[in-house]
Amino acid sequence: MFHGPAGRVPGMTNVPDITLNNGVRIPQLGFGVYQVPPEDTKEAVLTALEFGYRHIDTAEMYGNEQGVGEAVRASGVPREDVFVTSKLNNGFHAPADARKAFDRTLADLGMDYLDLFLIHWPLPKVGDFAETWKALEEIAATDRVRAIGVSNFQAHHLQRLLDETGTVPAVNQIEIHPYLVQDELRSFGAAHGIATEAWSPIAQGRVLGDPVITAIAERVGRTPAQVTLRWHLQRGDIVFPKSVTRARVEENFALFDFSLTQPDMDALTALNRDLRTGPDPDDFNWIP
Ligand SMILES: NC(=O)C1=CN([C@@H]2O[C@H](COP(=O)(O)OP(=O)(O)OC[C@H]3O[C@@H](n4cnc5c(N)ncnc54)[C@H](OP(=O)(O)O)[C@@H]3O)[C@@H](O)[C@H]2O)C=CC1
Ligand SMILES: O=C(O)C(=O)[C@@H](O)[C@H](O)C(=O)CO
Repeated sequence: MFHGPAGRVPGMTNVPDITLNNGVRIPQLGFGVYQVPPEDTKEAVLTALEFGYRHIDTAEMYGNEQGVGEAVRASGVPREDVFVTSKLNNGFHAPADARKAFDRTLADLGMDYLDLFLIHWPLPKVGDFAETWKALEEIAATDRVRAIGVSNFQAHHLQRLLDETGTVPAVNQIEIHPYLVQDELRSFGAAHGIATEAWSPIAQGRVLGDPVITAIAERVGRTPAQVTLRWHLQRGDIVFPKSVTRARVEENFALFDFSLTQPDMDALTALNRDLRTGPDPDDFNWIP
């Protein structure tokens, strides 16, 4: 049974929910596990659950779904209180493969349903992501997933799904941080009821030494990571910073007792330099 740190009541969090386009609610702040080694994942996710995170972002590609499932079970937090996202790996875009991959993800997590399942990358030169999406629509018609969405889709990829399929993705998970603010793609999503999730929200640490961010952090008495994560939240995006460092896991969750002024929000947004730290979705066709 899970015992939280002194003074913390397990299950009580102050994270707001975002309501997705099918009515499902997702905690706006979660915990990401990309690059968390499989053998460390149970411990990392247990730490996050202990501090109050109730949303975990994993993927078949990360090789650590098993550890996520083990942590949720060991935490004592009821399964229905944790929002779990996973993603279809790049080698399984053919519809029959996608259905099997989804079954494998549930088996590896040791769960009988997933909260959110995403196409991880559009892979424009591999198969046809609209056909893959139809396979996810079939899965969504069962009670084994609460919402489906996509990741790394550009507006023209989303437009194809809108034109050719019957389900509007609940989310689009894309790289966003102060050096890559993606306002056009975010607006496209908002106009069509697609919530935006921001991956690498602190650009894996690259933005934390920026003098604009450090100056604001110093003035408001917070860390650069907290200021950056707060910027995402005030923009309305969903975030899930990753850390295997206990103090940072706690720090990244302490975002709800301060706010940024509009000039500070604008100053972070003005740092945009359209800098991708990850692959360009239009050119990325990698199969692990
Ligand atoms: N859909 C997609 O294609 C992608 C999705 N993602 C998702 O987004 C999540 C977050 O993105 P990710 O790429 O992991 O990068 P993040 O922007 O969350 O940064 C993680 C890095 O920053 C460090 N860090 C975390 N918190 C702090 C802090 N408070 N102060 C200083 N350093 C800190 C971590 O170090 P340490 O762990 O050593 O503490 C780690 O090196 C992923 O885990 C994954 O779930 C990510 C990439 C692509
Ligand atoms: O972390 C993810 O979710 C990713 O998709 C990335 O790792 C991406 O595939 C990549 O950076 C590969 O080099």
